[in-house]
Amino acid sequence: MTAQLNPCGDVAVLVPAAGAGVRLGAGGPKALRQLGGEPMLVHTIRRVAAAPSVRTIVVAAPPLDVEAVHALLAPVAPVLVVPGGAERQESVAAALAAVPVGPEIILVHDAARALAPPSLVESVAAAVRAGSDAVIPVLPVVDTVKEVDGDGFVLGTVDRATLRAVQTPQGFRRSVLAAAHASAAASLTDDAGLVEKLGVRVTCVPGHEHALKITRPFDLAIAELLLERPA
Ligand SMILES: Nc1ccn([C@@H]2O[C@H](COP(=O)(O)OP(=O)(O)OP(=O)(O)O)[C@@H](O)[C@H]2O)c(=O)n1
Ligand SMILES: C[C@](O)(CO)[C@H](O)COP(=O)(O)O
Repeated sequence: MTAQLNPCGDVAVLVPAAGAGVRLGAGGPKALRQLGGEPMLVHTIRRVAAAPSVRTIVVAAPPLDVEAVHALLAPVAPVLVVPGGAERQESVAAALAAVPVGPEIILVHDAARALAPPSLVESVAAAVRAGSDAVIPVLPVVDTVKEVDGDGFVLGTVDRATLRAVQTPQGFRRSVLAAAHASAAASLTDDAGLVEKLGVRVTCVPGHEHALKITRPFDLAIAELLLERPA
């Protein structure tokens, strides 16, 4: 069965959503936790599906919740749902394996970045379409950053001018992401890291403050406030 949005779209979006949400505290898998009266994943998929370039969405769900996630998202958008793995990287690999023939641009987008706007999906996809093999949205680091030792003593001050905080969606030419996952040795925290290991150049585009990752209770509180603000 196909699960297509825009049949003219050239983008598939993989949504790893199988994380436990340990840092958010007790309450079940993070992607299914409530945000503004709806599960976080509903907000994520609604925004991804509103991006005109998106043809296919594949969600990697907590293995025990695959059927429930499919039922939850059916009224939101046509999606494929696969069981995720024990690590984020395994979840992305499982979703990648389920992408049908067609889309040549693949984005990977955390369910936990539930308020990333459709315009960010489009800008990352556009940069891949324009010729980049790999694209990440980034924000400048606004705090002074120190390197410290294991005892909590400062070793030095890092030059933050060359540092960036990395968000999702991250975008890739399909063959590049497939090669990166096929040759992945260790588990990394993002897909661009796997691509870097292949020696592929990764392009940065401006990120968006609403694409914050909901990791701790404070992040969830910020996201609730953002939802209450008029567009
Ligand atoms: N085995 C895993 C682990 C994480 N993720 C997903 O990867 C994204 C980024 O992960 P993070 O925010 O760190 O989520 P958790 O792993 O759930 O967080 P924690 O480490 O606090 O448990 C999330 O959308 C999460 O659902 C996943 O699909 N499969
Ligand atoms: C992919 C990611 O969102 C980029 O910032 C992040 O690396 C994944 O989250 P984690 O909490 O570092 O596992």
